[in-house]
Amino acid sequence: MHVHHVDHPLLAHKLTVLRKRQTPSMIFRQVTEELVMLLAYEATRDLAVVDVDIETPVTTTTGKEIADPRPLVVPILRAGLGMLDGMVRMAPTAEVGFLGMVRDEETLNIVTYAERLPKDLSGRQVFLLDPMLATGGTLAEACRFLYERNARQVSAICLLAAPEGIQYLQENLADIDMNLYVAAIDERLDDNAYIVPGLGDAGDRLYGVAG
Ligand SMILES: O=P(O)(O)OC[C@H]1O[C@H](OP(=O)(O)OP(=O)(O)O)[C@H](O)[C@@H]1O
Ligand SMILES: O=c1cc[nH]c(=O)[nH]1
Ligand SMILES: [Mg+2]
Repeated sequence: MHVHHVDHPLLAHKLTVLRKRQTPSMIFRQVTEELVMLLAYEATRDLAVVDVDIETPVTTTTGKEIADPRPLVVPILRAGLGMLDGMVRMAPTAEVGFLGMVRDEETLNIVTYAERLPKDLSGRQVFLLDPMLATGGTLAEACRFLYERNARQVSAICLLAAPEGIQYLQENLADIDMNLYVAAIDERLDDNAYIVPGLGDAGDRLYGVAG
């Protein structure tokens, strides 16, 4: 797995807004979208494009368009949904699929409760969206799903990662071509597998559930 820690003052500033306990859901959602747009710029650097002949008001020229098969964007519900609008604003021709996954807070086992993806992902570049990479269990499960359907490449875009989760993915997804784009790598996980210092429960904060 290739880890891309995207270090940029705008990302750092916006992440600090998310980390603050008092940031309300409305601002949390807005800033999450902004962060995703900045991360998407990095994560799409090797997006496949093709030459296209076009007419400008002045002459004809050759431009670039996102190639077929179109990239697939997959938010992992619930928290990943907060990243979808920012991503599709940057990659408007992308197709969108969905995975619903929740980790059991007691056992940390991953439960997949929804799946709406194309059956065959041959040749597709897939962008997985999930703000939090904690133990890595959720992302590992999601990646396996995509590679079983022959995805060509998977790039996960996360806001925060714990070192334990990165190590888990490196050990458990060693056989697959995968990228991780992340705005910050935090210190550690706490006893409940929450990221420290982190930002709390991303899903609860996006959707106004009192913590
Ligand atoms: O790396 P892991 O230890 O697997 O934890 C990370 C997962 O936990 C959060 O989702 P959660 O299970 O809380 O579901 P939610 O999005 O519905 O809140 C988060 O959005 C990730 O999907
Ligand atoms: O810190 C964490 C860990 C998992 N899921 C979250 O939303 N936050
Ligand atoms: Mg949650």
